[in-house]
Amino acid sequence: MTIDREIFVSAPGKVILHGEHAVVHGKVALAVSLNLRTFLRMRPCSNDTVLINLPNINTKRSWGISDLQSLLPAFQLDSAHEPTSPSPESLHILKTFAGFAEGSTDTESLAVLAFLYLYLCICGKDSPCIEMTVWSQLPTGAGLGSSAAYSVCVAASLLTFCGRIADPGNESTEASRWTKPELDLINRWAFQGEKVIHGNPSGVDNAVATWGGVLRYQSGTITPLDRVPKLQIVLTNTRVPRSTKILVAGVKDKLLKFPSIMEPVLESIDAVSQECQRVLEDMVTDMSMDHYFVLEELIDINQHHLNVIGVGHPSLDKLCQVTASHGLHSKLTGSGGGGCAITLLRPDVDPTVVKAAKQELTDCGFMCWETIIGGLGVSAHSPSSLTDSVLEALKSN
Ligand SMILES: Nc1ncnc2c1ncn2[C@@H]1O[C@H](COP(=O)(O)OP(=O)(O)OP(=O)(O)O)[C@@H](O)[C@H]1O
Ligand SMILES: C[C@@](O)(CCO)CC(=O)[O-]
Ligand SMILES: [Mg+2]
Repeated sequence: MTIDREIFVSAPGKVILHGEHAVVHGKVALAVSLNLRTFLRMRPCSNDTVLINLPNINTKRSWGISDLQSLLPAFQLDSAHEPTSPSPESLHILKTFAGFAEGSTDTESLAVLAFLYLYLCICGKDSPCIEMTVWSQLPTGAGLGSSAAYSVCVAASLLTFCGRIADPGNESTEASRWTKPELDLINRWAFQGEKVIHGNPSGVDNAVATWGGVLRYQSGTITPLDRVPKLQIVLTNTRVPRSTKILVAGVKDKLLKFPSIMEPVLESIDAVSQECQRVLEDMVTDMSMDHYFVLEELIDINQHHLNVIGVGHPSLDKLCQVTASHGLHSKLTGSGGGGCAITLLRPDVDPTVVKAAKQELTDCGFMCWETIIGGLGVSAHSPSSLTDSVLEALKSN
C-alpha cells in the first residue's frame, strides 16, 4: 500500500575522526554526524511516471512505470522485504536501461543507479508513480558522506511511501524519527545504495547518517559513544574532486600488492582509533589539556598513514602545512584524494590564530567552516518543521 501525500526526509553528513579506509578492512572507525544535511521531498504523481530531480548535480530523469516494471523479473526480490545486494548482472541491466556506459563512475550515473536499484527492490510490484527531489547542504564527493546521506534519504522515503515502515505523519513542528527496528531497516537498505555508489563500502557512513551522534563502527557493529566531549573542529574543503569508489579500490590494490607492508599500517590506524576513543572517554571526567595534545599527535600520525596507503593529495599536504604553521593539527577525513580535512581546535587556541589560519586556507582557494558536530540522524519533517530556504530549494526545482 502506498501513501498519497508528499513526504519530507533529511539525513546528516559526517566526519570520520579516525579509521577511514581501514574500516573497509574490518578495523575500527570513529565517526560523528554533522549539522549539514541532505533533504528529500517525495510526492505522488499522476502520469504513470517516476521522476527524479537532483539539483546539486544538475540531473533530471524520468521513466515510464511500465518500463520500470519490465525490469523487475531480473531482480531478486526477497519475499520478506529484506535488503538484497546489487549483483553485477542487476547493475549491468540498470546501466543499459538508463543509458550509462559499463565503467561509468560520474556523479549522475551513480546517483541514478542507486535510486533505480532502491526503487525496484524496495517498491517491487507496488511501483508507485512518484516525483522525488533531493537537495543537499553537503558538498558532493568531498568526504562528508554525501552519498550516504543521499542513500539514507532515498531508502527512508521509499520504505515509507510503500508502507514498509510507518508514516511518521505530517503534523509535528519538530522533526520525527522512526522506531529502532525501522531505522535499522533504513540503514540496511541505504547500505545497498552505498554499494551501488562505492563498490565496497564499510557501512560506517550510512550508519552515521541513520543514527546520528558519535559512533564507533567495526565490521557492521555500531556502538554509540554518548559520553564524549564536544570537539571544536574546522572543516576545510580543498575543492579537489575525487571519487570514493576509485580511492577505496586503490587501497585494496595496494593491500593485495604489498600485504605485509600495508596490513601493519591498517593495524596502526586501528590502534589510533582505539587510542582516540580511550582519550575521548577519559576527557569526560578530566578535561586536562594533555588529552588535547594526544589527540593532536594521533591526528598527525594518522595523516601520515593515510598518505602511505595512497589516499593523500598535494592539496591536503598544503592544508596540513598551513594549519601547522599556526600550531594547529589536521588530517583528511572521508576517502581523501582531495576533498575535506578536519583541524582540531584546542579550547586554549586564541580565536585570532583560528581566524588567521582560516584566512590563509581561504587564500589557497579552500573553503572553511567551523562545524557543530553531532546532528540528528535520519528524520521525517512536516513542511512547518523545515526552514523557508530548504523548502524553496526542494520546491523550486
Ligand atoms: N545531493 C546529491 N544529489 C545527487 N547525488 C548525490 C548527492 N550527494 C551525493 N550524491 C551521489 O554520491 C556520489 C558522491 O559519493 P562519494 O562517496 O564519492 O563522496 P562522499 O560521499 O561525498 O564522500 P565520502 O564517501 O568520502 O564521505 C555522487 O557522485 C552522487 O552520485
Ligand atoms: C573511505 C571510507 O572508509 C569512508 C568514506 O567516508 C569508505 C567506507 O568506509 O565505506
Ligand atoms: Mg560516500
